[in-house]
Amino acid sequence: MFQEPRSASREVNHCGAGCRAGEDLAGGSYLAPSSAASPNWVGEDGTSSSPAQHLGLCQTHPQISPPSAESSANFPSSPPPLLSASITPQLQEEESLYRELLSHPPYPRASRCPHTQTLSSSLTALAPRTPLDEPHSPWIALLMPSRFYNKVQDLHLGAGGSAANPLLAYTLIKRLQSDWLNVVHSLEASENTQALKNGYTQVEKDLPEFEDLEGAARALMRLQDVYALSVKGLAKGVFQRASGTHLPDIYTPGQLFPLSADDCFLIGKVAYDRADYYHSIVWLEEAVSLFRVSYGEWNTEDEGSLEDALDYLAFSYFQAGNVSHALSLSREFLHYDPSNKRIARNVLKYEKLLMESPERAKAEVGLQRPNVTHLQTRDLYEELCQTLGSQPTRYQIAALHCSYETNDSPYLILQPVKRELLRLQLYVALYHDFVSDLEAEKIKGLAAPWLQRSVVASEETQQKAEYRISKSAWLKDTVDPVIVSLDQRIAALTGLDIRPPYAEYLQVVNYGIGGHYEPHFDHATSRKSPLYRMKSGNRLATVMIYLSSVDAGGSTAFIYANLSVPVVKNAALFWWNLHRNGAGNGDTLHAGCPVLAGDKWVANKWIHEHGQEFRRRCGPNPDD
Ligand SMILES: O=C(O)CCC(=O)C(=O)O
Ligand SMILES: [Fe+2]
Repeated sequence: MFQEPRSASREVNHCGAGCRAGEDLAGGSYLAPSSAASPNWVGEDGTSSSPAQHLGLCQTHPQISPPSAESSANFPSSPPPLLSASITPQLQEEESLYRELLSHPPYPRASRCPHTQTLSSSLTALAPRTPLDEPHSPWIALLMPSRFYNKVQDLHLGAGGSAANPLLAYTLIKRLQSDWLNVVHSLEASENTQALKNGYTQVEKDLPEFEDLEGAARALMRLQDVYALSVKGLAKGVFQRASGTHLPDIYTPGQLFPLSADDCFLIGKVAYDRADYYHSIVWLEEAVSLFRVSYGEWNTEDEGSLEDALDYLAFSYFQAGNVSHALSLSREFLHYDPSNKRIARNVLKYEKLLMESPERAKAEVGLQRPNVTHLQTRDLYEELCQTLGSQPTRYQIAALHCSYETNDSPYLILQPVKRELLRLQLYVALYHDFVSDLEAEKIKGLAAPWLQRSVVASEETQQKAEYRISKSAWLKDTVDPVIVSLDQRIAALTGLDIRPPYAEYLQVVNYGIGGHYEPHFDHATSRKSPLYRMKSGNRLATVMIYLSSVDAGGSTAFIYANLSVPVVKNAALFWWNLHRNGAGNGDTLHAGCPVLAGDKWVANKWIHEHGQEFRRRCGPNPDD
C-alpha cells in the first residue's frame, strides 16, 4: 500500500452523500484558525515571563525582553482592500456596504475607535478633497446633510482657492457661519447622525475579525513561498520572483497596489506571533525600511511605527541567533526613543552576550522555512505550481493527442466531447467545453449561499486543515435541472453509474486568493475513513470541472506524474483513483496550487466502486 507523503496522515475530502447532512454543511468561518493568543511579554518592570518560556527563551536567555504585546497587539480589524476583496469573496460585499454607507460625503475621517479607523484607510480616496476635509472637520462633516455639503463644496471649488469676488467671499463666510450653525442644530443633522450610527452598527457585525486578517497575512506568505516571490517586489505591488530563481514574472497586475510600512509590519508580526522568524524577518525588514523613509509622518490608521518594527525585528533576529543584528537595530531604536528602558536593558544584554562569545557576531544563521503542514513532496509540488502546467513533455509525447469522443453513448453522438489526453500511465484527460458559461454561472450561484469552510477527513472525523483552504458546498441533483443534465453528461462520458449511492453529490469548491489544497488523495487510504459510510466502496474516479478561470496560479498539480494542469474554464478533468484491482493508485497524489490572482471555482464529482462492477471490470495486473 502506498504510504502517504507526510508524517501527519493526510486523507481525502469528506464524503458528499451518505454522510449526515449536518456534517456536510457544518463548518466555521472561512479563514484559518486563530494563532496562539498574543504573548504576555516581560514588562518594563521585568515581571511575567510566560511567553518568553513559550519561545524557549527562559531556558537560554532569560533576560532579553521581547516587544510588549500592548504596544501593537490591537491591529485594525480590516485588511487592505486588495486582499480583503479577494481572500474572502464576501468581503467584497462588505466593502460595497461601506461604500453605500459612505457614498454621500461627508463621512467622518479616521477616529481611533475600532472599525471606523480602517474604513478611512480604504475609503478616503472615494471622497473629493475639499477645504472641509481637514482634520478638524470630521464631526462637522458627520453632521452635515449632503445637500448642504454639496452646496458649500461647489462654492469652495468655484472660488478656485481665492475669494476675490466680494459676493462669493460674503456667501462663503455666511455659509460657514450662520447657515452652518443652523445646519448643525437642525433636526436633519441629528437624523443624519442617527442614520449613520445605525449604518455602522449594521456593518460592524460583518466586519472581518482579527483572525481573518491573520489568515490574509498567512495567505500572502504562502504565495510568497510557493511562487518564490520577492517580498520587496510584493511591497511595491509587483510579483517578481525572488533572486536566485530564474523564472519569469508570474503575474502582471493591471494596477499596482503597493503595501504600506504598516501593512508589512502586520504581516511580520503575524509571523512573529507564530515564532516564524523566517518570515517575520523579511517582512519586518521591509516594514523598517518603509517606515524609515516616511519617518515623522503619522497615518492615523497605522498601528505600528518605526520603533515597533525595529523592536520586533531586533527580537526576531535575536531569536534567529543573530545577536549583532539585534544589537544594531535596538541601538537604532534608542536613537529614536532614548527613554525606553526595556530596549536599553536589551542593548546591554546583547553587548554582554557578544563580549562573552564574540563568535556570535559572525554567526551566519540560515533560517529554515517552516514546514507547517509537514509536506514531504513540497519541492516537487511547488515546482509544478510555478511552471503553471507548461511541461514540454505534454507536447513531445506523440501518444498524447486530442480527439472527439462519444463513448458510444447516444447522449454524446450529436455533441461529442473534446478530449485532450494529458497523461497515459496515469490516465488523466481534460474534456474541453464540458459545461457552458451559463451552466457554470448557474452552478456557482446555486452553491454560493451554502459555501462553508472546506474540511478534510482525518481518521474517522472531518475537520478544517491548514493544507486545504477553500469553501465548499454540496449540491443534490434535486436542486436544479442543471445538475441533472450535468450528471447525465458525466455518466455518458465515463460510462459509469453515478446514481446515488454510487457517486457523491456534486461538491462545488471556491478558492479565494491564497486558497489551496496541498497534495492529497481523493480516495480513502484507511478503512476507517468516513467515505465508507456511503457503503459503496472507495472513490474510484474523479471528474473535476473548472467553473471559472483565474488570473494567475491555481493549477492542478499531479506530483508523481510531473503534470500540472492550468485552470481551463468549463473544462472537466478526469482520472482514476484506484487500480483495476481496487488498490489506491499512489500516482494520483495531486494538489490545487494556491490561487495567486482571481477567484477559482471547481466542481467535483466522485464516483465510487460499487455499481461499476461491469463497467470498469477488475483486473489482476496491479498496474492497470
Ligand atoms: O482545485 C484543484 O485544482 C484540485 C482540487 C482537488 O483536488 C479536490 O478538491 O479534491
Ligand atoms: Fe483532490
